[in-house]
Amino acid sequence: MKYAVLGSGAMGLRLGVLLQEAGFDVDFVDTWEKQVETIRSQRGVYVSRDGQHKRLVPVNVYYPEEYNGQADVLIVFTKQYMLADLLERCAHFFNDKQYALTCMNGMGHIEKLNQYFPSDRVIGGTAMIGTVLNQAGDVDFIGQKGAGSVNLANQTEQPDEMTHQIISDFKTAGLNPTLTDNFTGTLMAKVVFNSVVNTLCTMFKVRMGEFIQAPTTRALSVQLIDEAYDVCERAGIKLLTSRQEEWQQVVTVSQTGNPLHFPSMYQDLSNGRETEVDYINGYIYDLGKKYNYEASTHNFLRNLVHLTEFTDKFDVNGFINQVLEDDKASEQKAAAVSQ
Ligand SMILES: NC(=O)C1=CN([C@@H]2O[C@H](COP(=O)(O)OP(=O)(O)OC[C@H]3O[C@@H](n4cnc5c(N)ncnc54)[C@H](OP(=O)(O)O)[C@@H]3O)[C@@H](O)[C@H]2O)C=CC1
Ligand SMILES: CC(C)(CO)C(=O)C(=O)O
Repeated sequence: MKYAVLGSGAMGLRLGVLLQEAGFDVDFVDTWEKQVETIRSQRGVYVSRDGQHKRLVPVNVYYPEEYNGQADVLIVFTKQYMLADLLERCAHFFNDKQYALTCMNGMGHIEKLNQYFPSDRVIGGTAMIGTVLNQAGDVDFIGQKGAGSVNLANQTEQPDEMTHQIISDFKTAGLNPTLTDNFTGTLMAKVVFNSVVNTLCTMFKVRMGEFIQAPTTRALSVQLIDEAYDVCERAGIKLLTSRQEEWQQVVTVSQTGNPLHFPSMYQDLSNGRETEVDYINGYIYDLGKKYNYEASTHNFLRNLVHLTEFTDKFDVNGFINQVLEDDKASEQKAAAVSQ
């Protein structure tokens, strides 16, 4: 089976390199010029594990416009707000046999994929795998070899032969896949997880292992999980686990799965990029509104993250200088009037 990764950032490289090293044919496509040029000039991507044992892995990387490989499966991994542009630039090599598989965080991506791929060729899922792009061409796989897992579900909820082949390939690559027959519940379970872990770790700039140790983490998490579950119940979405199990997953994944990981939302913030909070906490809030339910904690958190996006970029010195200049101008004006 031939794979092409569309969006060869942190997670695209993680899945793609693991598949390639398991013997599968993988191409990488990306729109980020610095990434493509760096990988080409250094003849591969630098891969480390938990910051150790850095090695160069040769990969084939292309801009969308120059790619024409006819992959059987397209693995789509980009930020939610970058997806529409990426798909538009790749559309010329889509064919009517290809499957699109994605484990992106948040919600909103499936509708965009459906503009190019019918539901019987869309496999959605989630990845409990932490990965950090240190810089262009340099990726850090968080966790030991074999760490992490993915949940996959067909949009039709009816697995076919191709799906079983993909699951088998993912097993060979050590991605620990589980196939479910609950599409929306699978995706939303991760949205709930990220609405707690990504958002709170990002706000307070901590790693998952630090976050889970705080005495107040349980109370904060349970409140968010409860609100999200209230929304899903009203929307008729059956989640994969109970509320209690979801909290347990927050504990296990933070404590033992990815203690050293700064969630991807934090990585966005620290690189001065927009976060995906509108597709995570914002999605939960907006879905609740459709059923006359106010998930107000999620909305509050969404707005706090936007405030952090703003303040992190804020030019404090420029602001102080402007205030001082304004004060001086008013004093001069007042002095002129009184003369
Ligand atoms: N990382 C993780 O651990 C996980 C991520 N996910 C999800 O997977 C999807 C893809 O995320 P992910 O792989 O993390 O994102 P990427 O690493 O692909 O980052 C997305 C884009 O951000 C820009 N960028 C990335 N790193 C830098 C940098 N160091 N400096 C400047 N620009 C940079 C690039 O585009 P440009 O320059 O055009 O802005 C890049 O294409 C998301 O939905 C995410 O939530 C899911 C599970 C885990
Ligand atoms: C690795 C994990 C699961 C942490 O929440 C994630 O989804 C992310 O970093 O975005």
